[in-house]
Amino acid sequence: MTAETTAGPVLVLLDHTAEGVLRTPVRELLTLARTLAGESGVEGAWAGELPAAAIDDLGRLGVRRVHRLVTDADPHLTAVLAEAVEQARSAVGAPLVLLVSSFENKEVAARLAVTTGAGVVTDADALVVEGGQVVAGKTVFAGTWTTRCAVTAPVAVVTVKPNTVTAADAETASSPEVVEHTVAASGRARRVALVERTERAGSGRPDLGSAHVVVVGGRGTNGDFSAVEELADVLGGAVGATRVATDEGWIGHDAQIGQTGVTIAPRLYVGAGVSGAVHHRGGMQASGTIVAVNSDADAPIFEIADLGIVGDLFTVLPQAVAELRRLQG
Ligand SMILES: Cc1cc2nc3c(=O)[nH]c(=O)nc-3n(C[C@H](O)[C@H](O)[C@H](O)COP(=O)(O)OP(=O)(O)OC[C@H]3O[C@@H](n4cnc5c(N)ncnc54)[C@H](O)[C@@H]3O)c2cc1C
Repeated sequence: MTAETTAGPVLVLLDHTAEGVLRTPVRELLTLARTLAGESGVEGAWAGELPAAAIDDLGRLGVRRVHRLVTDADPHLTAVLAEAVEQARSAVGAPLVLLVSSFENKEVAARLAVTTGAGVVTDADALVVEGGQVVAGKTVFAGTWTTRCAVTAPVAVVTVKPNTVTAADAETASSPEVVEHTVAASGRARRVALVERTERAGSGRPDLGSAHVVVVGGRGTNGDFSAVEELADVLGGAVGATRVATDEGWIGHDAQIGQTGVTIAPRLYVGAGVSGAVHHRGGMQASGTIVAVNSDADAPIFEIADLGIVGDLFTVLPQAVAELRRLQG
């Protein structure tokens, strides 16, 4: 049986780096969008300069048309971006807009929904079309419940968590048409002006929210994150932390995972010296495979771990690193 598809094209907000390289979670989103749109096709909304290499890339991912948003105010401001995306959406009559779940995009989604009367679902981890409605799966209450939300409005705006699907190129590549939209930001969108923007020096590691592998250090590290970082690097993963570790100042607050931090759903989560408190679990319980290293055999994290290792992290992690390096040759 073929899956039901949307009644019109699916519009995807194309997050990209300052250099114009498509971000990995958007590749996943475009893969998902293809299955939802079917013959109606996938269209993309791109703010800023659009390099030729990006158009080729979008063609491989099956995008039919790219809407380049040229705004007279900074599109890094969510109010400005929301107005620009709506201009592209109404031009193609897309009944579904997809965005990667990030703080900024959730704000864009909310603004879009308010101005257009669309139904909005944030942090979806599954998405289908059923009986003509967009139905999103969503994990709630600190990962203890899974819910399904049907959008009953004619237009749906959904932010999808990274790692929901595996990115894949389209069976047949397309040659995307590029359509330019000149967008004049409203007075309301201009109430905030961006006065300065400084890019933080990157760690060289993947982004925590979208990484396939995350290695997390807790109080058990006692402030020494070297073993955690080494394992993350050998696995090509990101480094995360519990609130205890960030409150202690051992690592920045942006690394905090949990109810009051970042929510992650990597394919592999490794927790080292992490007890597995409920506030932490709320941000990582949806991970694919959970590995825990803890010296206390009764630590609560072992209740949700797929693989639990009772031991000192400063012994176990270097052993894992040595073995992985041996296997990697
Ligand atoms: C409103 C509220 C919101 C919160 N939000 C968050 C949040 O977003 N994220 C979050 O993480 N926390 C949050 N917390 C805090 C949370 O409740 C826990 O206190 C915290 O997650 C515990 O962090 P931990 O596991 O690093 O420390 P602990 O609970 O102290 O656990 C440390 C673990 O390390 C083990 N250990 C010690 N030494 C070693 C070693 N050498 N090798 C291996 N294991 C070792 C111990 O056996 C222990 O299990 C919140 C709390 C509140 C009240």
